[in-house]
Amino acid sequence: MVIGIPSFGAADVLHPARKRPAFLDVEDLVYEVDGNRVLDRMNIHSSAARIGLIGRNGSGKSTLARLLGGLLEPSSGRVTIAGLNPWHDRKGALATIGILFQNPDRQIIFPIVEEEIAFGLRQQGHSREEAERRTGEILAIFGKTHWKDAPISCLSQGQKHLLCMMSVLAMRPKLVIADEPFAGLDIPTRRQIKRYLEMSECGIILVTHDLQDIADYDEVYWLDRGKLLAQGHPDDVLRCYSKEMNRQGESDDIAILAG
Ligand SMILES: Nc1ncnc2c1ncn2[C@@H]1O[C@H](COP(=O)(O)OP(=O)(O)OP(=O)(O)O)[C@@H](O)[C@H]1O
Repeated sequence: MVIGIPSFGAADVLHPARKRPAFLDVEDLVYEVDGNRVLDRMNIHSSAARIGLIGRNGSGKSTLARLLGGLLEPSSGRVTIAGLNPWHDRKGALATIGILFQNPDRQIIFPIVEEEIAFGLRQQGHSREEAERRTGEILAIFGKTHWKDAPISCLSQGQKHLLCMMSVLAMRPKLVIADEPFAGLDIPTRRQIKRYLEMSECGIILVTHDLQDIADYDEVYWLDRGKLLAQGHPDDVLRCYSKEMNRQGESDDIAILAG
């Protein structure tokens, strides 16, 4: 196992347009389940707009994503996003952070497209009329006005992914946390949905196993067994990661997968 890969100083190579004040602040973050430490004293301070999270199965990516989204309470330590604590300030988190999961069926609650998109907006406190207006607006932006009254059960998996993304973007988040949102999609669909997501002005934290997805991101964080192993510019981190994953792939040890 590679230990102690250095930080690659991404702050120096960030595209100027993507620089902004410190946005993501994670301090000594620990998450434990039944006495097992899933995340171990993680520290992240970043102003990057596009961040990739990589690591082997079970390394803690989804757990970190859920902690950042305020869906889990840290065992200890602190998460601050755009100045707010997403676990304690649920209203602020709802206004600031959008979350996309791997499986749209876990995200979708309502049977009809319009209801599904309007739900998040109503949760944010918008009036019924404003929710309707914004729902129409986001459908128009994505050229899907004809989906308004469509039963969601008639949408394909890729179309459901798009619906989830529209629902999240309609809420105008400052940050979207996406946990493998393109898994299982064919190549053109995943490219289109990724492009749509990146067209928005918001920051993105993307958990992925596909390194191409984040090759042009500002920063990449590599998690290994609940710890941050490396961070920096994708060119550097992804090169080291690929090399190490290929090396580990040569071995027959599936101990990590076995948990
Ligand atoms: N609620 C829980 N109860 C028990 N163990 C958990 C729980 N949540 C996470 N874990 C454990 O924490 C570790 C990290 O899980 P996590 O889902 O964050 O990994 P991951 O990097 O997202 O994996 P993958 O790439 O396979 O999705 C795993 O060993 C998992 O079994």
